[in-house]
This record gives sequence, structure tokens and C-alpha cells, in this order.
Amino acid sequence: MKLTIGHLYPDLLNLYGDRGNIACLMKRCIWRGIEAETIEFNTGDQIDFSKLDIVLLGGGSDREQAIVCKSLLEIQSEFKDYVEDGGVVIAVCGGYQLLGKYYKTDAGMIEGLNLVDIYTEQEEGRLIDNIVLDSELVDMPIVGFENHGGRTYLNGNKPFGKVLYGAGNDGKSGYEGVVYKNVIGTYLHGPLLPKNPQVSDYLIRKALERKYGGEVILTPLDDSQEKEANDYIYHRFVKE
Ligand SMILES: NC(=O)CC[C@H](N)C(=O)O
Repeated sequence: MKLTIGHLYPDLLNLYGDRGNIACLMKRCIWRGIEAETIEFNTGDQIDFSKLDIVLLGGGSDREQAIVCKSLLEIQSEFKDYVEDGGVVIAVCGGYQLLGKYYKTDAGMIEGLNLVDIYTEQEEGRLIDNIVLDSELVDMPIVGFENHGGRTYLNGNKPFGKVLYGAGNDGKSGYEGVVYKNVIGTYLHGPLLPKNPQVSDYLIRKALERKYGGEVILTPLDDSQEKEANDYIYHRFVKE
């Protein structure tokens, strides 16, 4: 079996080491004998979504988001078809915000991909902290850090998780991120996937099931170090 990962606009959406999510997905496939390849797409590159199994959009400052949104709008309809066909996407922070209808900033409106019916508006002050979630997608708490000025509103879509510590989508709703079909949008940097191996495996499983059919049971890996770190953070910030 083989998975191809598309890393979109690493030249612009590259905040806080989000490319570490790619390295984690690659390794957790290769360690299981699943062939894995990553293709980077920069502004102006043609993207054939039919060749991709997982797509990553990383974080970015408002300035980079305004630049990259022009390229994203050029691929909007193919990207939409990929998502509606169950294509797997992991979008972090700025990348997450660009999945929605728009991101309204103090400097102006950034048009989004409109792949998920959400929207983001900048409000006073930044939401910066460690963050811990409880998500029904996995049984371990999900840990990371957030740093965003935008507040994202879900319009009734399913959240990625319930906030146990931190701000989340808007610092008020008590929820973080979004799940739509096989798309996860989240504010969690860390990077997210190395810190949360079960989320990484969730994405790999969904991509393999879409590509090869049937139910995929992944060979377990030794995640004891991640679990130990995860437990520490959970007890440090949630169960003090
Ligand atoms: N960390 C990020 O990707 C930031 C996203 C966006 N520029 C915001 O400030 O909300």
C-alpha cells in the first residue's frame, strides 16, 4: 500500500514547525511498511488532487494568508471535489481558517476556500496558550499550543474537540477546530501530529480506507513516550 501526501504552500503556510506533521505522517506509514511520498506544491504549481491521499495546509500570518488565498482560489473547485469525495485534509490554524468562507482581519477580508461552512473574524487580543482537548475521534487527550487572533465560528459543524484547557475556536464556545467528512481543521500547533499519534493514525486510516476500501486496522506502534508526555500535560493543565 502507498499514500501520497500533498503539502500545500510550505513556502507561505509554515508557522511554528507545522511541517513536522508531514514528517510524522511519513514515518508512521514507513514504520508500518506502508509506502509514503510527500509532494510539495508552491504558489503557481498545478495540483492534481486525484494523486493525493492526505493534504496538509499549515499555519500562516495574516500577510501570508492574504498572499496564498489567491493561489488557493485558483484550485478551489478541484479541492472541493477532493473534500466531497472524502479526501483527507489536515489544516492547521491559518490553513484551518482558509478552509472557510472568509477570514475578516483588521487589514481587510481574506476570501476562503469555502470547503467547510465556517468563518473567522479577528477580534481584540490574541489567543495564545497551551491547549488540551477531549475529542471523540481518539481516546487520548489532544495536546498542543495555540496562537491566533482570528476567532472561528462553526455554523453548526462538528468541532474537533471540547476544550479542557485553553481558548479554542473563539475563547467562548468551549470547542476547538472542526471535522467535516475527512477534513480536520484545528488551531493546534505543536506540531499537532507528533504530539498526538492517535490523530496521525486516524488520518492514515481514513486515507487508506478511502483508497483501498474496507476497514483498516493499523499495526500498533510504541507510543509510550507520547502517552507519558500527554499524561503530564493533561495533569499539569487540566487535573491540577
Ligand atoms: N498561527 C497562525 O497560523 C495564525 C493564523 C492567523 N494569521 C491568526 O492570527 O489568527
